[in-house]
Amino acid sequence: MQPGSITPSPESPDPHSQEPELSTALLYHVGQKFDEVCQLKQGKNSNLSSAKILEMMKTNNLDNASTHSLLNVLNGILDESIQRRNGEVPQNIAHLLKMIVQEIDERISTQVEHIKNQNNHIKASEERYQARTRLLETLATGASEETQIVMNQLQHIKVEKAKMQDREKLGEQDIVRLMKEKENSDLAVLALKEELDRMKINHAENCLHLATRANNVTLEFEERLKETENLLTESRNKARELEAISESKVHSWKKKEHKYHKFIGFQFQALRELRLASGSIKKEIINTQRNWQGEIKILGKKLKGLTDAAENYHMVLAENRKLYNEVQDLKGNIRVYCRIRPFLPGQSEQQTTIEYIGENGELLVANPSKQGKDGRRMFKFNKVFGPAASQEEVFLDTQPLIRSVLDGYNVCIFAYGQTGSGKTYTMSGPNASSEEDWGVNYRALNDLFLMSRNRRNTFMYEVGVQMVEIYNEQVRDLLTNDGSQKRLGIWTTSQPNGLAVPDASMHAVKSTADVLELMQIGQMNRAVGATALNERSSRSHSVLTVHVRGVDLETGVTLRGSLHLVDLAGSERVDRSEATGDRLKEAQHINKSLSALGDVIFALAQKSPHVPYRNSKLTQVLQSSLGGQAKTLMFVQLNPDLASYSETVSTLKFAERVSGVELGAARSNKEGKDVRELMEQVASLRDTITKKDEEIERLLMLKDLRTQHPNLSNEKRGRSLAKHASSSPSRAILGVHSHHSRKMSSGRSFRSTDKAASDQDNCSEYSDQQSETGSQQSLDDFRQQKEFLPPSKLAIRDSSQNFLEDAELLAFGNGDSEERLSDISDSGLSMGTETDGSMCSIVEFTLFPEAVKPAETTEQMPVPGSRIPRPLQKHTQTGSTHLASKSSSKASTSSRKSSSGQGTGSSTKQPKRWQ
Ligand SMILES: Nc1ncnc2c1ncn2[C@@H]1O[C@H](COP(=O)(O)OP(=O)(O)OP(=O)(O)O)[C@@H](O)[C@H]1O
Repeated sequence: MQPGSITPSPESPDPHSQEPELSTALLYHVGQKFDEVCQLKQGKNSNLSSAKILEMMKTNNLDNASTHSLLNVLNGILDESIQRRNGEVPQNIAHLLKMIVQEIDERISTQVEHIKNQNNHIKASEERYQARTRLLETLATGASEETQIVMNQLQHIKVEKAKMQDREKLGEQDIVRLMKEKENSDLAVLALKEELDRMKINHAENCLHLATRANNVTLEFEERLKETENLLTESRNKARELEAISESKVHSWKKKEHKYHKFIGFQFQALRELRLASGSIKKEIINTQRNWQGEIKILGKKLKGLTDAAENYHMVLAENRKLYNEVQDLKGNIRVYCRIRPFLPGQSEQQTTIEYIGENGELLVANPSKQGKDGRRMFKFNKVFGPAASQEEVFLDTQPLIRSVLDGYNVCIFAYGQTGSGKTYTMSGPNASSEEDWGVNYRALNDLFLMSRNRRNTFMYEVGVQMVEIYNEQVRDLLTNDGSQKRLGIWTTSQPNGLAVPDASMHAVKSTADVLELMQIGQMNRAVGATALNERSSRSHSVLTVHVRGVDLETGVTLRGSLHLVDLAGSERVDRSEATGDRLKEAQHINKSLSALGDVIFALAQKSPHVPYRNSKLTQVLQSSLGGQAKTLMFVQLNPDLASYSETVSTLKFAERVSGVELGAARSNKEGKDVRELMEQVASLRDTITKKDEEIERLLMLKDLRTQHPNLSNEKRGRSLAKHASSSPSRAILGVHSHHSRKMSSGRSFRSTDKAASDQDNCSEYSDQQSETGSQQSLDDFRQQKEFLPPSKLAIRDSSQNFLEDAELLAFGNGDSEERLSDISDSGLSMGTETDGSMCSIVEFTLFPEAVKPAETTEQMPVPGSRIPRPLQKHTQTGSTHLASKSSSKASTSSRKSSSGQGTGSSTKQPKRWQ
C-alpha cells in the first residue's frame, strides 16, 4: 500500500457538529499524523468547524493523509452538513470536499494506473510464464490450472476495474452514489489487493517451485546429456575399434584371397600335370594288362601243373608214410632202450654197478665183489640213457614211434624193470603238474594232439583212451567212476581197432588236459587198489591204451592206430625168495606174464609163425600192438645200486633176449641159449597147429552132421560128436573155445545194457576164475610137461575135460557166436594161439560210431563163428588188420607145413577148402 492511500472508514465524523474541536485537533495534529486527526475528529473533536478543518487541510499537505482518513473526514463533513444546515453545504466545506474528492480521484487514478501497470506487468509475467509453462507443461501440469485461475481473476479484476471506472464517472455526477460506489470499490480494491497479494505470494511460490523444477529438470537434462555424450564417445570408440578390426580383417582376407589365387593356380598346374600323368598311366595300364593277360595264361598253365601235383599229393603222402614205416622197419620193429635211474637221496653212489655207457647203446655192468670175467657183463641195446638223462631226451627218441600211430600203426611202449627202478618215472613222471617232469605217457599224447592239429587240413583225428590194470591175471578198468572191481574179458583175436578189452570204458579226449585228468583218475583207482592189496601198484601192470582214428579228408580213407603205454609190474624174482601166500601168487603171475611177454616179443623178433599171445592177460591185451607192423619199444629200467646187481643182470638178460635177435649184435654170443628157447617155441607151435587142425576137423564134422541129419536134435548131435570125440582123442579138443561164447551184435556199444553188462560180468568173472586156475595150472604144467609130453598130448589133455559141455553147447548152435573172449578159452590154455584175423571186423570201434566201415575191412568179414584161417586178403592200413592177416597167413602156412612135416593124425584130414 502506498503511503497516504485512502483507507475508507464506515463511520465518518460530522465535520459541522464537531467543528471547534475538529479544528483544534486538526491544528494540533497537522504536520504530525493526519490519521490521528481524523480519529480525533470522529470521536472527541466532533465539534471542529469545517473552516478550521479546511484551513488545517490547507496548511497541512493532504498528500500525507490516508485515503481512509480523507473519506472519514469527507463523511464527517457531509454528515455535519446534513444535520446542521439542512442539506446546505458551506463554501469552504464544499471546497474541502472538492479537494478531498480530487485527492481521492487522483489517488484512485493513481491506483488504477498502478493496477494497470501491475496488470501489464502481470500480463507480461503471465505471458512469460505461459511461455515457460508451455515449455514445461509436461512437468508442471498443475501450474496451468493455477494460471487459468489467475487469468480468470485477472479478468475479473479487469471487469471490476471497468466498473470502478464507470463508478468514478458516475461519482462525479452523484457524490453519494459515488461515495458508496467508492466504498464498495475500496472494499473490492482491498479484497483485490489481498487477493493480489495472495496471488503474488502463490505466484512467487509457483515461480520458485517452477524454477526449482526447471533447475532440476535442467540438471537432469544436463546429466542425461553428459551420459549421452559419454555413450556417444564410447560408441565412437567402438566404431573406431570396429573399423580397425574390419580393416585388419579385410587385410587378412585380401591376403588369403591372394593365397587362394596362388593355390588355385598351383592346383590348376598340378591338374594339368595329373592329366598328363593319368594319360601316361592309362597307357601303362593297358600295357600292364596286356602283360598280365600273358602272365595269367602262363600262370594258368602252371596252376594246372600244380593242380595235377596236388592231386598226387595224397599219393605222395601215402608214399611218405610207407617210406617212413619202411625206415622204422629198417630200424627194427622192436626196440629196446635202457634207462638207468640216478641214486636216490640216501643211497651210496660208490656202490654203482654201471661201469660204462657207450654212445651206441653199449652198457657194461660190473659187480665189484666178483673178479674177472664173471664180475663184468657187456650188453648192447638200441640206446642207453644214463642217470642224467632228462625226460625230454628220453621222449625225443620215442617220438617217431608215436607219430606212426597217426599213420594207422599200432605201437606198444612198455617199461620193464625191478621195483623202484624208475618204470613209473619214465612212463608217467614223478609229477603230472610239472610239464618238465612229464613222462612218456603225457608227452606222447601231447605230441599226438599236436600232430593231429598240424594235420588238420588233411586229416580229421579222433582220440579215445582206455586204462586198465592187470593184477593176478585179472583185468580191471581204472577209469570207472563206480569204483567197481569188475573183472573184464579180453578178445581172443587181434581187433582192427586195437580194442582188446571191450568192456573197459573208453573216453574221448580232445586235449592233453583231458588225458591228464583221466590219468589222474586212473592213478587214483590204482592207488585205491594198492591200499587194499598191499603195494599193488608194484605188483600189477598198468596199461594205458590210446585209440586213434583218422579220416583222410581228401580220400575218405580211415586210418586206425593204437598206442599201448604199459607200466609193468616189478620184475624182481620173488619166486626165488621165500615168498609165500599172496606174495608168491603175485610173483608167479608177474613172472608168468613177463615171461609170456618175452616169449611174444621173441617170437615176433624171430618172425615166428606162431606168437603165443594167449599165455597171459598182458600179451592178450597188447596183442594188437605187438607183432605184425606194430612197433614195440621197451624201456629197460635199471637200479644202479650194487645190492640190485643180480636183478639188474637178470633184467638186462631179459632185455637182451628181446632185442638181441632182432638186432643181431648179441645173437652170436647167445646162440646156444637162443636155440634152446627156439626149440621150446617150436614145440609150443606144434601144439597150436595140432589144436587148430583138430578144431577144423570138428567143425567140418559138425557141418557134415548138420547136412546129413538136418532133423537131428542138438542134444543128439552133441552126443554123436562126443562119441566121435571119445573115439578119437585128437578130436576131443574141438569145442574147447565155444562153451563161453556169447552172442553180441556187431555194432554194439562198449557200454551194453545193464543185463548185457551183468551177463558179461558173470562171463568175465567166470572166465577169470577159470583163467586164474587154468593159467596158473597151465604155466606149471607147461613147464613140467613140455619136457616129457608130446605137445599134441598136452593140448589134448588140457582140453578134454570140458569136451562134453563144449560139445553140448555147440550142438545148441552157439558155434554161430560172433565173438569170443579170450578168457573163455583159458580153461583150455595152450601156449599157442592163432593170430587169426577172422574176427577183426565184428566189433566196431564205438568211440567213432559214425564211422563207415571201409570196404577193405568188410572184405575181411569172416563167416560168423568160423575160426578157419582165411587166405591173406586185401586189407586196410590198420595196424591190427595187418597183424591179423599177416599172422593168420603165417599160421596157415605153418599149419600146412606142420601138418605135412609132423605127420599128425589130423593132418591127413585137411579139408579141401583149407588146401
Ligand atoms: N630218472 C630218474 N630221475 C630221478 N628220480 C628217479 C628216476 N627214476 C626213478 N626215480 C625215482 O625213483 C623212485 C622209484 O621210481 P618209480 O616209482 O618210478 O619206480 P618203479 O619201477 O615204477 O617202481 P614200482 O615197480 O614199485 O612201481 C621214485 O622216487 C622216483 O622218483
